[in-house]
Amino acid sequence: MKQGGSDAAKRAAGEAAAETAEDGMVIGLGTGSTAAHAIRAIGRQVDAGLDVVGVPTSFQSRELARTAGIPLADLDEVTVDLAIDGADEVAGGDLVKGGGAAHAREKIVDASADRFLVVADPTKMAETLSYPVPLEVLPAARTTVAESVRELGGDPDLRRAERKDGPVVTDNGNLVLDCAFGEIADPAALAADLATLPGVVEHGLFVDVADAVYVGSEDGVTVREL
Ligand SMILES: O=C(CO)[C@H](O)[C@H](O)COP(=O)(O)O
Repeated sequence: MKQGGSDAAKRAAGEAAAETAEDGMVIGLGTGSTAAHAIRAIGRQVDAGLDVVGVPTSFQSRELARTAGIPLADLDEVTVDLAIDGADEVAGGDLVKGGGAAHAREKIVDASADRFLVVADPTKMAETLSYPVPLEVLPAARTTVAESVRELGGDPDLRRAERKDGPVVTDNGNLVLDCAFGEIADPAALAADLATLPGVVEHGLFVDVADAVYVGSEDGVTVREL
């Protein structure tokens, strides 16, 4: 995983994106260490009187948002004005997400938002996507999907849990195959192929979904509008 970015860089990106929150907004709350900085910053703004509702993208972001004091809603109750979420790799307007195995819910929330801000540190930025693409798969489809991924030229690897024997199980009760494809010359074409595989709940390619990328560093934040 590309987790080499400094916490200061992640914080700078997350906090700058959080500053775009406005009264009355419904805000999609991403998953991961960079999005967590945005959630904490929004929590501080809520403490100071900001009137927003958050839509979490994972168990983890729900817990953090609760602790931060952000009022919450489910996606089926609201429409999202602004989403702030991290990424494992960013190339142009395309992303690989799912390092936290939350990409299925993240994609629903991020894609539905009027404005989706990606928050990242410089280690996430690339010319061409090459980060292994996570596929959330129904447990019964693990082998058939892995076979299809090999036919597409990928190398699937069942994600294992670090502090438990056995695989990672997503918030939706599914498994994750991390699929290395080398350099992804045409993310839209690969995304279309992966979306057709029976048993794939969601893949981690986010093609042309983001509206801006906030890249933090120790010296500040660069905002790239897409
Ligand atoms: O997609 C994600 C979770 O599913 C995360 O946003 C992604 O893994 C980046 O995480 P971090 O900000 O901790 O580097």
